Amino acid sequence: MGTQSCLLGHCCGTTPAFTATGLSFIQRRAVGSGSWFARHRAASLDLHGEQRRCRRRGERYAVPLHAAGDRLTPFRSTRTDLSLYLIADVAYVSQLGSRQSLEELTERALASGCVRAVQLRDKRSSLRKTLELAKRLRAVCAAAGVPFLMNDRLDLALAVDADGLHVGQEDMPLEYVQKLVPADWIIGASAGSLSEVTALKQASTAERPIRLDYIGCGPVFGTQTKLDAGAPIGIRGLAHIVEAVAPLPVLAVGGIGISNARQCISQGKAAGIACISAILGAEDPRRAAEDLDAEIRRGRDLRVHPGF
Ligand SMILES: Cc1ncc(COP(=O)(O)OP(=O)(O)O)c(N)n1
Ligand SMILES: Cc1ncsc1CCOP(=O)(O)O
Repeated sequence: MGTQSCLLGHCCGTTPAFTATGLSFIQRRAVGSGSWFARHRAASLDLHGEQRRCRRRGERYAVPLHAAGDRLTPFRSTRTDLSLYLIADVAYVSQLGSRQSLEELTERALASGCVRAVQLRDKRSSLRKTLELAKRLRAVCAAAGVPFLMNDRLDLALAVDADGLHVGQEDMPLEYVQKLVPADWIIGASAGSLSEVTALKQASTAERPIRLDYIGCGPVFGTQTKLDAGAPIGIRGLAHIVEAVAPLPVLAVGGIGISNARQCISQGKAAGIACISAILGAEDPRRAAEDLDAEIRRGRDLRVHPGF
């Protein structure tokens, strides 16, 4: 049981009863009383309005990661579509030996209108080099109206006015990340096992709730792109994590391509897919993004009409 539910149970001398809305009766009382929880619950329903109000009051803006005991609550509503998420990996493109730069390949993928977010992943370059690349890639994303996120590097993300940050289990902990980032950033974290999900949940307490927009879950399949990714968890492993973090959206990552994207959505119940090689390694990144998007939509249809 999470810290927060222990506290609630203790305060009231009873175990919190979870309702269809995901709120315990204690929390529903709090909602009614205009408390901290009411503000933050409202925030997940009315993101921009609440942000403005919080800013006016000079307050930070956050939503509990597990507002109802051990559940993860999305920061913003699942209306934020991250269904096709491109990880723009510097090392992958340089090893491709492509005549086109990472920015050009990304621009071609974005021309599809199907890529919903781009993350810059640069594990090897100097800080200065990554900074310059981040500025260029951010401009490419801004021109396409697509959010630009940084992998790992909060300092660079802040420096280039990124739209968000993705952190892994070895990166800056989320409780520190959220002290430093603007309220409207998209924040994602990695989890490849149930114990990593537990670690995320335990970091969020009633006193210091953590906000999160999505979980990147993998490697679902074998990948040559991240050599330290660990053993593939498969569609069943993905589905277990989706269930454990619901209602937080999960992006399947690792070895995702045209042959398995549909299954990640229909059977794995992922909200989307994140990929490197399937887009950046394709002859035509625009076409690859369009084809992946079509598979994502077929996966959604299969959830609704299983015999389809
Ligand atoms: C969308 C998404 N999901 C997972 C990862 C992996 O992140 P991490 O565990 O921090 O590993 P590195 O990418 O830093 O090697 C990701 N980058 N994006
Ligand atoms: C970043 C990352 N995280 C887990 S696997 C992976 C690599 C994804 O690359 P690809 O889509 O080429 O398998």
